[in-house]
Amino acid sequence: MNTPLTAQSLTGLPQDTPHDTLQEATRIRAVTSWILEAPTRRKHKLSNTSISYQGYVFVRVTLENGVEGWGEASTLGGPRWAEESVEAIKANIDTYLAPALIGKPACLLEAAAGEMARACKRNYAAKSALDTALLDATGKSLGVPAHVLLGGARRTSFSAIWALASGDAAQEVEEAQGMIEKGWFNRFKIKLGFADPKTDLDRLAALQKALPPGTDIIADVNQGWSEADFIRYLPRLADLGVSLVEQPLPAGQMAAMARISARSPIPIMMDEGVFTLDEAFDGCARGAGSVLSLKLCKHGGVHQLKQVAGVAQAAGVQLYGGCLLESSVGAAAHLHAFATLPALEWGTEHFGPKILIEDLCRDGLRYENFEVHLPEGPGLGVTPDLDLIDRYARKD
Ligand SMILES: O=C(O)C[C@H]1C=CC(=O)O1
Ligand SMILES: [Mn+2]
Repeated sequence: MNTPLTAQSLTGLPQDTPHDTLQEATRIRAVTSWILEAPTRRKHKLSNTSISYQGYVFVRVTLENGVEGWGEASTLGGPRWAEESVEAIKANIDTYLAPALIGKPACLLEAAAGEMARACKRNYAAKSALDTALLDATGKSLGVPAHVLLGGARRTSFSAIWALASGDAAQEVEEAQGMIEKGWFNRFKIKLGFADPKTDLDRLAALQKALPPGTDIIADVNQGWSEADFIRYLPRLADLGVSLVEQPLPAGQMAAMARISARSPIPIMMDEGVFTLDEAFDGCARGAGSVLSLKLCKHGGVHQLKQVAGVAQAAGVQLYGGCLLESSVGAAAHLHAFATLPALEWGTEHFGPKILIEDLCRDGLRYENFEVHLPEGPGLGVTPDLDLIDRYARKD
């Protein structure tokens, strides 16, 4: 039984609302979704795909009190990084998830997540877009930042990591140096796994040589190697001073991930192998990595992300703030959740707003002193740019 809160007692709730409870005021009246294709500054190459524009599904929820909340689901190259394509995300939002939420109070975030779980298996990116939109709308209705609804921020800025993924060593060196000069990023993640390991490691060596001594370099293989590749090239990775190796083996190979973690002097990070709470428990209990990358599109929403983080923490596994090239809407949602965690030892990559030719918000995230800053203001604290949404929305 939910005890109704008195709307008039809550800061920021419109005083002229005809509804007398927060639950009435925040009932979901409508959900609208768009597929967006936003160009990136350069080609972004992974072991299993290469993109020159990033695919998003933006969602807007409109509440009975007139407040609008925004959320975003991101994909890389259609259903290649994970099984959800933008087309599937939009179809499942429009056909199954939105109807399960219409008429329900947005402020009951856990109950809404339950409704979505009943309406649809997996489809975590689609669910996280809606979950984020409800969080944004509830925060705006109450006049509080989203992190307050998640327990409150323990930090307001995050050490930021930039991803290098053109495959061209000279371009990557220049790009990394440019990021340092701008004061945006001084830690880097390089994508491996799309050329043969030796060629990839030569690129990494060129980068390591050109950057200031001690620069943090992380390698993300995106499932591109076998256990044998890893064993063979581990000494070279260690010689090059790589600080972390992300998901070198296929997602399902938890036992092999545990074997390589046990022999590696470099920490291994689980990414594509851990979407669900069960997978987090399995991977952490088996020692399939000593670091875990958190992403809303994998875990399906802010509360599930925090549960995954709790499992990792219980197992002594460190946390990394992952991304899937979200614009400032999705990136802000991540930062609000990350801000509330007891620890986020590895900082966050959330570089999406800076790799887009145009970020999709009017007042996007602030990058300064090699940190990305938690937005202030009610809800997510960022404002989607409607003109840009219209410009990049798929029209067919
Ligand atoms: O981490 C991934 O696997 C996906 C994505 C996020 C950043 C990036 O460069 O690729
Ligand atoms: Mn990854």
